[in-house]
Amino acid sequence: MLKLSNVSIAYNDKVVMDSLDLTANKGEIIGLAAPNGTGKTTMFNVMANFVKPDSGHVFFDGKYTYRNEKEELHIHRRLATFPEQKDLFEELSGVDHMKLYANMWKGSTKHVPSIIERLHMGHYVKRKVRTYSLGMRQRLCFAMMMAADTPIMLMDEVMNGLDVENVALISKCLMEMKQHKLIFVASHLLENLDLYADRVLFLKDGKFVHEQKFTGENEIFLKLDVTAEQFESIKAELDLPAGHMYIANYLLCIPIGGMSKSEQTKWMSQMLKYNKEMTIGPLGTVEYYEKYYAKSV
Ligand SMILES: Nc1ncnc2c1ncn2[C@@H]1O[C@H](COP(=O)(O)OP(=O)(O)OP(=O)(O)O)[C@@H](O)[C@H]1O
Repeated sequence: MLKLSNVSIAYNDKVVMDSLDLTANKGEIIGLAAPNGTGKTTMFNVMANFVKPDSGHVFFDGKYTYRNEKEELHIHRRLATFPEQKDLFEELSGVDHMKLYANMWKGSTKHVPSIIERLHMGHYVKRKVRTYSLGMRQRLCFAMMMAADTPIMLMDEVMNGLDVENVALISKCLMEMKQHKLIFVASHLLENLDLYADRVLFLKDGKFVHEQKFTGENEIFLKLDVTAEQFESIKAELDLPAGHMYIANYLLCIPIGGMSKSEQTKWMSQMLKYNKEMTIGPLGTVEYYEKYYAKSV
């Protein structure tokens, strides 16, 4: 449905996308995780042709790219980007905004009332935007995307400024919507990404340094907190298995998925003297994030 092929872009000497390839399909929510200033917005801007890459192409449905105005129009009929709060019209109401997006992409506003109900916006949506709080504005931005109802959605900072209840509501809506769509979500709410994303891409120095899938095929680790000194003595004392990690100067992860039960038990009992609280499971988005970015924090 969407393909990045060898896409590169740099600003001065800062490489933001470095020969990136990616294939993304209908029915997927793809999370994008990276610290501020890494290139998430730039990647969306390239996908939407708001910014031209230095090299490479973005393909849609295997054939369309941004070769001319006709192709751009064709793609933009199927792709919407998350509006920024600063682009809302203060003197228009929430419904006006939703109708604008509905008309622009879907050619009908019939579905708008059901979105207002789904997002619990009935009590404010007819008021002018200038009277809205930050969270109300953000929910409106999401409602506009639902009104556009495009097959491809690029959602930058979708959860910004939302309280816990609204983060849960929008997460649920994303899961309900994804069946016939391809949705990209750039977010700093990492645990929240685990909830609804089918995979999370970690962008660093212009490359995807890791792709985390939530399909149950992930490596299983024995995980425990140890200090740097403890880690040094563990390394000196034991032959840690290949693929072990020491993340962000606190978390030791020992891959135990391929081991026999007795070997697993051996590692657990050996670790007991360092920390009795250990967990077994795959690494979550937060842990991978710390693995790749902890040093730059
Ligand atoms: N038009 C531009 N001119 C020069 N540099 C730019 C331009 N746009 C982006 N950059 C630089 O490219 C890098 C990536 O920026 P981008 O906004 O894509 O990051 P981001 O991951 O979306 O960050 P955030 O989480 O803060 O939104 C930054 O170093 C930024 O300063």
